[in-house]
Amino acid sequence: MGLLVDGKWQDKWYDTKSSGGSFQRTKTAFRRWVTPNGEPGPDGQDAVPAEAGRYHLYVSLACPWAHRTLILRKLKKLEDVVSLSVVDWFMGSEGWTFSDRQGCIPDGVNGAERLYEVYLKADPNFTGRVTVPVLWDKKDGTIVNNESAEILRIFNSSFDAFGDASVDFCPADLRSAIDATNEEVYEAVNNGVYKCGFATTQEAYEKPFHVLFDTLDRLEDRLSRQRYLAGDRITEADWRLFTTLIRFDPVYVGHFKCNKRRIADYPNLQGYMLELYQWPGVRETVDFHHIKHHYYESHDMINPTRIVPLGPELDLDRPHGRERLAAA
Ligand SMILES: N[C@@H](CCC(=O)N[C@@H](CS)C(=O)NCC(=O)O)C(=O)O
Repeated sequence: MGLLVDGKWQDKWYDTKSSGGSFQRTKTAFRRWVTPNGEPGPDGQDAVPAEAGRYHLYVSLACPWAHRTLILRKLKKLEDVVSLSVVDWFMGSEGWTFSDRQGCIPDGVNGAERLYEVYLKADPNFTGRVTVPVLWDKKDGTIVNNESAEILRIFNSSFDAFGDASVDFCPADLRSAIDATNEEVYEAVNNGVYKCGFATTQEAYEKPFHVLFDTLDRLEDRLSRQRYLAGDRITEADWRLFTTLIRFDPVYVGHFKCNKRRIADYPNLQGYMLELYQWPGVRETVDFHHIKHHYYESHDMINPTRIVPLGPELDLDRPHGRERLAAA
């Protein structure tokens, strides 16, 4: 675990001293866009054109942020359009590295052994954390974007000439509902579990813990009345919540001390998570070996023995029962 400072790798854990024990996520550095013809992005961002074979996605199967992009790549049928590397699940003193262990795909584009080498190719003086996901441009030899929320939007709408244009996870009429849900879920849930887990004072742990479970309680209520977060259609907001829910009982309950309730204790969140897991193509993107081993073995300040718990038993293929709520 470390970061680059002026292009030099430093093996350092997150600094929580300067923030009273709280984990603060750093801002993402590469924010270019991909658009169908290279016209500027939705907020006027500098953009490059969509092309088959031009872009490469670096992910970790353990990481919930990277996982969302992998799901969109799969569901938008972009597997032959955007190539893929999967880092090793262990994140140690050199950060993310490549290997040929089960489920990993080495870097066939830049031939890197460590992910930070890819960041240095994009910017030899880079300062910041070396995170997944990364969308790489083979033609310009640089990183286009390393913000999962933006990569999702890019995959959803920019490659329709090559992928499946018939599915849209961010339709215009639901856009404001999706954005509002994302905002609530991001801070309280997606990032909330990390704020609990990486806190280094009791107070810094307790605050996000309460926000997390209050939000899950509200989402449980919403999902008792509607099939998906934005109504009767599945959207990007659902995939963004899913990658946290699927890690919750096996990892966040124990490792990050998010243990007021399990997802298994919420009937609607549980059924909803099962439906999403069983969605065609999705279970293939879920790798519990990478997920459990990454967290329990990489964060040795939280789990110094690196023992990986064997449970819980998960039966993710049982009927989800969500048909009782209407779907469009
Ligand atoms: N804002 C980024 C965050 C991604 C992120 O934090 N990824 C984690 C893995 S779960 C990572 O690579 N961490 C390495 C580090 O912080 O050094 C996104 O959503 O794309």
